[in-house]
Amino acid sequence: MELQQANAELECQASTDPLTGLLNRRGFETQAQVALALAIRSGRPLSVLTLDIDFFKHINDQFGHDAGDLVLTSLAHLLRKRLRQADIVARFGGEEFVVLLPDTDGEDALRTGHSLLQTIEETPIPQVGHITASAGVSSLQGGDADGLTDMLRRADDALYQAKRTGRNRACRRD
Ligand SMILES: Nc1nc2c(ncn2[C@@H]2O[C@H](COP(=O)(O)OP(=O)(O)OP(=O)(O)O)[C@@H](O)[C@H]2O)c(=O)[nH]1
Repeated sequence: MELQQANAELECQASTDPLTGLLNRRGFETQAQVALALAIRSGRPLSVLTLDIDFFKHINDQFGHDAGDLVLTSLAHLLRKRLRQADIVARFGGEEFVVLLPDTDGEDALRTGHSLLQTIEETPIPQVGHITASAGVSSLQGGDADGLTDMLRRADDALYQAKRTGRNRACRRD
C-alpha cells in the first residue's frame, strides 16, 4: 500500500510544474491524448490555446527573478480560475502556458483567448503592476490521431504571428 502511494506521488510529481502547480508538458500530453481520443470518437470540437507573457525578460530584469516567479504563479491562478474545470491547463516551461479546450471550436477558442488577455491586462500583479500576454489558437482538423502535434504547431505559429504583429493580441491558425 505504501509503495502504491509512493508511486502515485512520484507519478504526480513527474507530471506537475513545481512552481505553478499546473501540469507540465508530460502531464499535459498524457491528459490531452485522452481528450483527443474522446473528441475523435464523439466528433466534438477540440481546440488549443498557447499563451506567452509579453516582454517577460524585461519583467525579470526590472523587478527581479522572484517577482518574475510571482507573475508566473499569478497567471497560473488566473487561468485556473477563469477556465472551465474540463480545460487542461499546463505550463510548458519559461513563460509559455498551454490550454486544451474540449468541446470548443476555433471561433469560441479565439473568443476565450481575447477574454483571457483582457483579464490579464486588467489584473495588476503585486510588485510588478500590469502585464500583457499574447495568444495563439488552433483547432482539431478531421479525426487525425496525430492531431495534437499538428494543432500545437499551428497554435505556436499563431502565437508567433500575435507577437510579430504587436503583442497583447490573440491570433488563430486553422
Ligand atoms: N522568473 C522566472 N523567469 C523565467 C523562468 N523561466 C524562464 N524565465 C525567463 O523568461 C525570459 C523569457 O524571455 P524571452 O524568451 O526573450 O521572451 P520575452 O522577454 O517575454 O519576449 P516576448 O515573448 O517576445 O514578448 C528569460 O529571461 C528567462 O530567463 C522562471 O521559471 N522564472
